[in-house]
Amino acid sequence: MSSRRDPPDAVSSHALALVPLPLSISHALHDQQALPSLPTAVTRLLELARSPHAALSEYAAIIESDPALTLRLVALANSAFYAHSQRSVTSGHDAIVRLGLETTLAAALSFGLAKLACVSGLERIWRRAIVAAVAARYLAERLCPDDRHDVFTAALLQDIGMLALSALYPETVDALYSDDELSHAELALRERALLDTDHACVGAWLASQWGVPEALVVAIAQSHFAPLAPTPAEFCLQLSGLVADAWLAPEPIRALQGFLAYVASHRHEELAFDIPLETLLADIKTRLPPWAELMAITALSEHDNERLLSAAQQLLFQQSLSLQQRLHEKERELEAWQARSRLDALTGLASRAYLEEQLLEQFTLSKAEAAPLAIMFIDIDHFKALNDAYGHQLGDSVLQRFSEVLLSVLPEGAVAGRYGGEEFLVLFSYRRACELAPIAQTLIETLQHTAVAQVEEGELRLSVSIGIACSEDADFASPRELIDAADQSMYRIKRTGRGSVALFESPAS
Ligand SMILES: Nc1nc2c(ncn2[C@@H]2O[C@H](COP(=O)(O)OP(=O)(O)OP(=O)(O)O)[C@@H](O)[C@H]2O)c(=O)[nH]1
Repeated sequence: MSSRRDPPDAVSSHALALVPLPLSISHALHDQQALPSLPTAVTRLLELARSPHAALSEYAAIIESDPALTLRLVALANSAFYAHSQRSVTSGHDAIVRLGLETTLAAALSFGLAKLACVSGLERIWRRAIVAAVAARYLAERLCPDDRHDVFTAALLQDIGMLALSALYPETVDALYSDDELSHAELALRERALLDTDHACVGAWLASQWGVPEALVVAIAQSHFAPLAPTPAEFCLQLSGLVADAWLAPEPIRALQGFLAYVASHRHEELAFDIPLETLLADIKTRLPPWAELMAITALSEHDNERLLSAAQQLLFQQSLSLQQRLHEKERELEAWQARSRLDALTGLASRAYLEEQLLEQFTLSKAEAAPLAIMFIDIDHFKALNDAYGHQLGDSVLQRFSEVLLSVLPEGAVAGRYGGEEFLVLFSYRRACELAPIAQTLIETLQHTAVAQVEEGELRLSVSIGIACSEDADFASPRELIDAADQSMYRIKRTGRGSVALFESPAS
């Protein structure tokens, strides 16, 4: 949004091109004498604002020509929010100096519109506009400080179309407008169904007739669509509407959920928003009274504020509970998944992935501590033949039985796992190859005496070929090289008849 100001004709034509209204409605708007019109002083201020060289004294003169407006602006300038314990101001001129020109204009415009809303019996619309404007400015101060005045005014004006539609079609829209349950997005949808346009488009039309700057006309037109990639100013405007919906709804939770969902769905750098909801609502609450007073609307009661804050607390509590619950579920899922992925599904030994992870850890440790790390590579002999003769299912149960036997002969601390189909790997930290040889021998002998399955021909026994390698055997650069060394030793046994053990022999030795 920019504060660029075009001459009135250009404003109307450009803005209206953006906001096509059904012909019947634009004719009615043109013809209708009873349409809302601004107090003279406010119209003159808007005209003056389009002149680049207007002096402060000219603004002051217009404001002071309207005693009610002067009183309101002086009251706003002396309110706790703007006074900051400075001396009281007593004139329209001093009020402009303290409030700044943009705020003065926004306040004057709001005041004019507030009078219109009260006359047409739509005070509720106006209360929403005030909350939205204060919220929009609060958000813009944090996300796009340069746009804060325009965002404030756009939020304030976003619902002026409701005044016009209510003047034109009271039977059609007044029932809608008094429905506290409807959010403004829902309201805009209902209006579209009934009138083929919505109050945002009509509001933009009206604003352009009043000579409101073009950027604001466009912002009003877009105030109830949620652009896919909003600018920070559009983002603030959208959020301000949701805050206002929450403030006025009998059940604020739904609107607050909408607010949080909108924030979450636009969480990226430019729109990074880390003000806790409770803080935001409490801050907005302290800013509201001077504006409510300026607009001469019934102050938003303590009761409303309390209800809103307690809804926010309840919502955040529910959210953090369900978040925690989801986190716990995820943690449990993760733990279960990790446990599953560490185990080989068939044998219950370590999986290959876990073996590799452990080997890397132990290999690194053995290097750091210059301590030995020995591994044993075991391959069941003629397993293909066993599968072919007795079937895969029996092969599976043999692998399970073999794993039990393997575990029964291993010392404590050894990590045993299935490396591939009928290949197994065992890791022994702080042990040398010579210490593993007797363990391997025990395994071979135990298998010679253990039936791993019962088949037609009698008991089935297994023979295995085992290769052993130790980190001290050579200057192994990686765990992979250590495994290859053990694998090579095992293959020496395969080539020379199977059913035995071989220690790695370094080519250098
Ligand atoms: N039942 C079963 N068989 C498997 C599994 N994984 C791999 N195999 C089989 O194991 C066999 C391995 O065969 P080879 O690599 O030729 O080895 P081998 O028959 O033991 O011969 P050598 O190693 O030379 O003694 C193949 O037939 C694979 O299908 C498994 O999980 N279950």
